[in-house]
This record gives sequence, structure tokens and C-alpha cells, in this order.
Amino acid sequence: MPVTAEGTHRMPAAQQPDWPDADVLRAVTSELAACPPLVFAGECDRLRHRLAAVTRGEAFVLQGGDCAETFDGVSADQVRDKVKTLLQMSVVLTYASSVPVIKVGRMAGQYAKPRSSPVEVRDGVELPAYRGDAVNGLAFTREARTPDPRRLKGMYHASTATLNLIRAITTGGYADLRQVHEWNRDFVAKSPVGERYERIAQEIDNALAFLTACGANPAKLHSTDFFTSHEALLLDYEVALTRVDSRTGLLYDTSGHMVWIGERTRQLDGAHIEFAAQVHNPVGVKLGPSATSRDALALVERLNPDNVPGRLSFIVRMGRDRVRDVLPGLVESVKAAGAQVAWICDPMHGNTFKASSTHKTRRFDDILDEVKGFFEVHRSLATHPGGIHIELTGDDVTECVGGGDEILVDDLHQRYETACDPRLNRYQSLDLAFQVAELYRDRNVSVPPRPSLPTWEPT
Ligand SMILES: O=C[C@H](O)[C@H](O)COP(=O)(O)O
Ligand SMILES: C=C(OP(=O)(O)O)C(=O)O
Repeated sequence: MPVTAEGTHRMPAAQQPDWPDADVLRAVTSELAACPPLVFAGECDRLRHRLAAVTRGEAFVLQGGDCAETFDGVSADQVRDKVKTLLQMSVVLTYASSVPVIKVGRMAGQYAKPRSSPVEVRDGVELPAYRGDAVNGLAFTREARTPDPRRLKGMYHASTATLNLIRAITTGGYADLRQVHEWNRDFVAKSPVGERYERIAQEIDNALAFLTACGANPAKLHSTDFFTSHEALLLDYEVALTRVDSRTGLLYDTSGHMVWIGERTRQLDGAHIEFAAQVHNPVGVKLGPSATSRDALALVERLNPDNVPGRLSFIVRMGRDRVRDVLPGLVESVKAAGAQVAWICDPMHGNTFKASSTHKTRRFDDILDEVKGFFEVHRSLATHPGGIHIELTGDDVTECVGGGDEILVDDLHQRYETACDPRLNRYQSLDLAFQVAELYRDRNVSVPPRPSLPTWEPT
């Protein structure tokens, strides 16, 4: 049922590549439409149920990964280190928040980027902007920068390989809770500011010892759920991966468990929102500082008319200077309308600036401050700060400044490897998790009511 293709193709679609050859594009999308799904509808439903717990204040989301995944980045080591970082963060956040943390990678599909300008100029030479490996190459040559629809197949295969690694890593024993905690202990021991985190690490130690003493089922500690997400930007690709669920007859975008619509493509009369309205995956929408209550309510009406909890998340990215002013109005209107929405904080995209070294960067302290602002707003409105959305990598890159193992502007050139926006490195990501945990511990944020009972069964 090619509903999505026809529906979306009738509406204006922002940020789409100028594909040079319509015949090649058609051949590629037909091939993709015949490929196996990357995820199953039932898995998307499972994530929706988990996100429903977030809307009730009974769970927290940790969503993270590269700004732009690259085809070269699909190595066992890089994928493992990214997942490992997310797992380590999630253990700390679970302990601190006392609720389950839903792990959602910006992974296995994050290969396309919206850009501020369609072109890039260097030394007087103008070429198409890099739009992600799914579209063109990063090298500044006309050949690399010319969009090539065959790259969409590269996106599918890179996503498949990444997903395969994620499934093996998270269910094959590597993600064992006790092991993940040992990595955190190692981080605390080596971090220049580790002493500060010692207390939380010790408390987690005690909690694990208690669980084990109570006879917690080791199998339950041995593996973990992990979901994938990316921006549904390239409609040619997303539509080709959309399938009818054989159980229900409903449409699901099988390119990832959750997809989101970006700040630049969330027009109510645009093709991206039309697409998102038709698929039954959990969907997110980014809301920047210009978003109004009217926008938020119209998106609710359009994307979640039946008010299904877990279906819609608002991923807010206001910037540290605006979050405390702009977010309250949005949250209040959504709350007053009785709309079931999960609120997730993206403290990255509103805090980007160009350093004196000319690198695009972000300050760790700005990122943390936006998270704090997000928590403060929800606390004052008695609503649930449902999660964080972070651009990060498991590698020791030098792209964002600050953090416990401080990176200075002068260090940025050392390992500046992102294909688009600056990411927190492994240490900065763990720093962030521990500092958010401190917010909970110091009761600067409300701890939600405890969910019914732990999910492990005593033997
Ligand atoms: O990740 C988000 C956007 O794609 C990115 O910030 C755009 O960057 P640009 O402003 O350099 O185009
Ligand atoms: C483009 C992105 O963000 P935003 O739409 O919020 O700018 C992103 O998350 O990659």
C-alpha cells in the first residue's frame, strides 16, 4: 500500500537532496522497497509501551549517538564503544532516577543531515553542502559532494550491520549490568574529578550487592533492551522502508524503532509531518526556541489524535539561554490540553558556536545548564522530565570543550572527527550522566513515584 509515497510526494519536502538522476533514484528505491525490514513492528510497539511509561513519569529515556553516522564508522569497535558509553550512562541514570532507563541509540540510520545552507564555500569555491553519507561524501570535491542515490543502499547496509552488532552486544552478555558497573568504577578511578562521583559509584555497588543477595535472576542482569532511532529526513528512503504490519494492517517505518522529525522539517503542511502522521512507530519532533504552544498543540493533534501514550515525544532544544523562558509555556499548554507527550531534552543543538579556532563546538557547561533548566521547568510545573538526547561517541575525540578531563579550545584540533556537529566524548558523556545523577541526589529534581515492582524475580 504505497500510501506514504503518494501522500508525502504531494507535499513540499524541505531539505531533500537534488538527486541528479531520477531513474537511478527510482531503481534504488524499488530495490529498497523489496529488502527485508530492519526492525519489526512489534519491536516498535514495545518501544511505544516503554515510552508510555515515560509519559506517566515512570521511566526515563536516554537517546544518544553520533550527530552523523558514517559508513566508515561501522566497525565493531566504534559501535561497541558507543553502545558501551550509553550503557554506562544508563546505569548511573537508572540508579539516580529510580526508574527504568530506556536506551535509544541515535544509531543504525543516522546518515542524513539537514543543513543551514545548501552550499559550502571554501576559498571562493562553492559546492553542495555535505548532507550525510546517505547523500554525498564529506570530501570537498565536486565528485564527492554530488548527491548519489546509490548511497541510500549504503545507508541500508550500514544500518543493517550496525543493528546486527547492537543486537549481539546487548543480548550476548557484553551488557551485563555488573560488567557495566565495573566500567563505571574504572571511569571514576581514572577521572580527574572522580572523587566527586565516588559516593554514587559506591551506592550503586551496594545496590548491586543487595540485588545479588536477594537472589536477583542473573539472566535478567545479563542483557538489556536497546532501540534505534534517527531523523526521518530522506523521504525517498523512509518511504521505501515503510511496510504494512501483517498483524494489524498498519504502516510502520521499518528503518528504525523510533524516528524523529527535525526542527527544520516540522512544518505542519510539509511532507515530513505527513509521513510521520501515517506511520505507527513512536515519533519524536524537535522543538527549537521559536516553537509556540500553538505549534505544539497542532503537532499533537496531527501526530497523535487518539492521544496514545508513547506515540509522541517532544525533543526540545532551546539552548541554555532560552530553555527557562520558552519551555514552560509549551509544557503548560500541552499539560492543559491533557496531551500524552514524553518530554526529552536535547541540550546540544541550541548550544553550538564557532570557536576562535574555527571549529564548531559546544561547551560542556552549557549542555549541563540546559539539562538543569529542563529539569527546573518540569519541577516547577510538576511534570516529568522524561529524558535526554545527546550527541556523543565512545571515542576520545576533542570536539566539545570542558568536562572533568577538560578539553580547551586549543585542544579541539587534536581529534576533531565529527562529520557534522561536535559530540561529547566518552568521558564527557559519563561526566554528564554523573552530574545529572547528582541533580537527583541533591533533590534539585523531583524523583518520580516508584514504579510498581522491580522486574527481576527472586529465585
Ligand atoms: O545536526 C544538526 C544540523 O544538521 C546541523 O546543526 C546543521 O549544521 P549547519 O548549520 O552547519 O548546516
Ligand atoms: C538536525 C538535528 O537537530 P535539529 O533538528 O534539532 O536541528 C539533529 O538532531 O541531528
